[in-house]
Amino acid sequence: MTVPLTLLSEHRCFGGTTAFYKHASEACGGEMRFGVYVPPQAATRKVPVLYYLAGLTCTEETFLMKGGAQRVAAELGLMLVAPDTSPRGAGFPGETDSWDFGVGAGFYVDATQAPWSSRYRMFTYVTKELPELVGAHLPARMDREGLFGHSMGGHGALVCALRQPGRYRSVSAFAPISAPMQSPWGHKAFGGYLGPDQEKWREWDASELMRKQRAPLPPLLVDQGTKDKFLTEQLRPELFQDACAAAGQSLTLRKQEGYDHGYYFVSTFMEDHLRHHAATLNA
Ligand SMILES: N[C@@H](CCC(=O)N[C@@H](CSC=O)C(=O)NCC(=O)O)C(=O)O
Repeated sequence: MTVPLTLLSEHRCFGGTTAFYKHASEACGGEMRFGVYVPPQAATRKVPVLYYLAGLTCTEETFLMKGGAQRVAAELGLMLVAPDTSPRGAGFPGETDSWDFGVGAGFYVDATQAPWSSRYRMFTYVTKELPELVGAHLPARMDREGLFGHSMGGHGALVCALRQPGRYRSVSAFAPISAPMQSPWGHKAFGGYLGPDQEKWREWDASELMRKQRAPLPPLLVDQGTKDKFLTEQLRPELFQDACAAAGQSLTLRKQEGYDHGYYFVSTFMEDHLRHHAATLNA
């Protein structure tokens, strides 16, 4: 049975529509929300779909309000799908105590530790349940999926692609957390969601997965600001760059001089990323 979507708001935008929906989620055991941009081309044909995974503290609205993506997505005929960053309202102890764990910080993993394992299953949500809903309700070409994201979501995009070789035709990231096993954010999230056994963490760490990958991903584009306050302690792109070199993975890592971590940086390079995705999604 197809799960119904409830339309929360709808806005005309660059000849297409930006809209927000909520729905019952089996993966996350409650209500989830997502945003979508449907470009004008979708009035007459199905269009490729590009998922964007946002970072810590973000919601389904952040990217569509601050990313500056819709004008170019309208030109390129790309549907943009932006899920929320975690379940909300589960009521677990500590769920809202900090901004880098729990609500707004699902890390796109399937938690294995109680109580998180009953609701915090963001990997299954963004790779299975949400695409099924998109395919059922929206004019999306489900044989042409791309994936990108920012920070926690940049890492989520890399991990989702690495865990499903061949699934996504295009992948990119803005300032991703590149090796969470080597970062305080990663230790906090993985310890809480996956438990103390660090061997289990390797299955959710982009640099660890890259070192073990058997089939290359599509050429990767990563942008990183040089004035990003999280760069040296949390993001560590050089570790992912080393892993790509060891695996023979094509990676374009661009150091953007003077840019910080926020959406002024993300929106500046959004057009480059959309064109990177369109080159394969529209081929
Ligand atoms: N509250 C924090 C800052 C949180 C933050 O910078 N979040 C980033 C993602 S960080 C990694 O995933 C973000 O995208 N924020 C949304 C925005 O609109 O900028 C602090 O106090 O430092």
